Amino acid sequence: MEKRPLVLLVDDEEDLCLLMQMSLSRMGIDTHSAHCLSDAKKCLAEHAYDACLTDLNLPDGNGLQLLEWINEHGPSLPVAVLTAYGNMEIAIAALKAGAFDFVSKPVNPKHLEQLLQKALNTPAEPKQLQTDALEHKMLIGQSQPMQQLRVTLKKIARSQAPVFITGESGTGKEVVANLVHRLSNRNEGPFIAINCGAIPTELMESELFGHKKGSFTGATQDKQGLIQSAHGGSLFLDEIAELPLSMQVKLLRAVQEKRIRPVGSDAEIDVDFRVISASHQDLEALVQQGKFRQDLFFRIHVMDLILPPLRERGEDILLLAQHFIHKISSEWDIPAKQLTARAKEFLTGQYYPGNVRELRNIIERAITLSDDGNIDLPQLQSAPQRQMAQLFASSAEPSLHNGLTDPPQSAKKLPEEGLEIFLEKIEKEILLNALNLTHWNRTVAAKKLGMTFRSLRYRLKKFGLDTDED
Ligand SMILES: Nc1ncnc2c1ncn2[C@@H]1O[C@H](COP(=O)(O)OP(=O)(O)OP(=O)(O)O)[C@@H](O)[C@H]1O
Repeated sequence: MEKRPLVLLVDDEEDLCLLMQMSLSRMGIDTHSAHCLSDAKKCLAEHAYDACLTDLNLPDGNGLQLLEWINEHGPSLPVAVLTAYGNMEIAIAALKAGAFDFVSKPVNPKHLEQLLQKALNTPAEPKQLQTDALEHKMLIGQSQPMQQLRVTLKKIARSQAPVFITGESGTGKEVVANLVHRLSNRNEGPFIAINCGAIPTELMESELFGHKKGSFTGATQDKQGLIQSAHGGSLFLDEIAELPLSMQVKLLRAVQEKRIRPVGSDAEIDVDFRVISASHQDLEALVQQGKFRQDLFFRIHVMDLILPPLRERGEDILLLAQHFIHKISSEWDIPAKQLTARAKEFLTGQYYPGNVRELRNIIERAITLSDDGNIDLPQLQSAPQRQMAQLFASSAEPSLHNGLTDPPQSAKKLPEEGLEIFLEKIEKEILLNALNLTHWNRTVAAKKLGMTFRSLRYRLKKFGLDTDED
């Protein structure tokens, strides 16, 4: 017969322990109860538990002290804390201190059951080889910041705490969010990724929360929202700063109560999901400016992951370039090409405002352009870069070569189309880069380019890139 799991319940309210004991027993879980901190430590020293559920207020201490003690003596034991209803601050402090999850009092038996199922599913030691293989396959990079990120990732993946990922566009926030999910005990559930900036405001509530048939014009049938689709898994809210304030209130409620109400419905639906969110914006600054709710910020910002820009992960550039060469070649079913020494030098010297995504695009274009087995400088440089290089070469000092002086570079190396057109081409490419990087958000693009919105719009009009009449 399979051994029943054993859970330690720590609460000074004996009746509550008894109640929880009864509902857990129905789930096939055995329990021991301790009513103070010292009894709890004694139990933990004498028995091997599969999980621990502790109240925060204990007669001789508190649940956070117990959590600290467990972190020192048996760090692999999942510990969940019981918190007074609505006391989010303390629940968040517990998650930050390493609690697996929390459950609000009065305890909802359904939540307790979901929480313990997750806790008991968490292997004491993650299957090292399996997780390492997954991580190395999905997340390329050996630089110091990436190694640090891997350590934090593993710790984070084992808890249920909300994770907030910051980093410039294209640094790999979605890759990391997906990895947090895949390494967690929710990995058999769905991973639902939503780009909050891409959903039109008027459709947002129905997209996130779902709707009932007939709740508005066009709602011809019931629709399940994206939050409900994440039930049992993880919900990735990319560009969360783009959520309008009205939606932030609704999201806060969903995250806090784990319940949603579809548009036009009277009934609420229980949803069990872990929130992973990301933004390239400074959310704290947005809170100061009143553009992002502080309570939601605290709720989603329990665990932090910071993705540095690619230019600060120097040694990863070539690793990533090789990774993309192999990946793309195998997708296109062609032999992998080699980077020449000049190509490697070029790649490591770039600034990469679009980070890993930009590097991938450069490699993809280079593979397309290369006619032989190599990738060299001409295939990596963009058209303006090539023209610029030619221009600089033409204005260089005559060099000594084999003891002879090279003939001076002639005017044919100057841009054939004339300086104005040449510079306009470069300007247009930079504007397009900035717009692509910011998903065509002209305000952000103007900021990135260090110019006013008005000046950007003027230039876009000049190149026929702006059809906006306002
Ligand atoms: N460390 C990495 N290893 C392998 N591929 C990566 C890595 N980082 C990013 N990528 C790849 O780079 C591209 C961009 O990554 P991703 O979409 O995760 O970035 P992001 O930070 O979420 O971007 P955005 O803010 O624009 O949504 C994807 O093709 C992704 O697979």
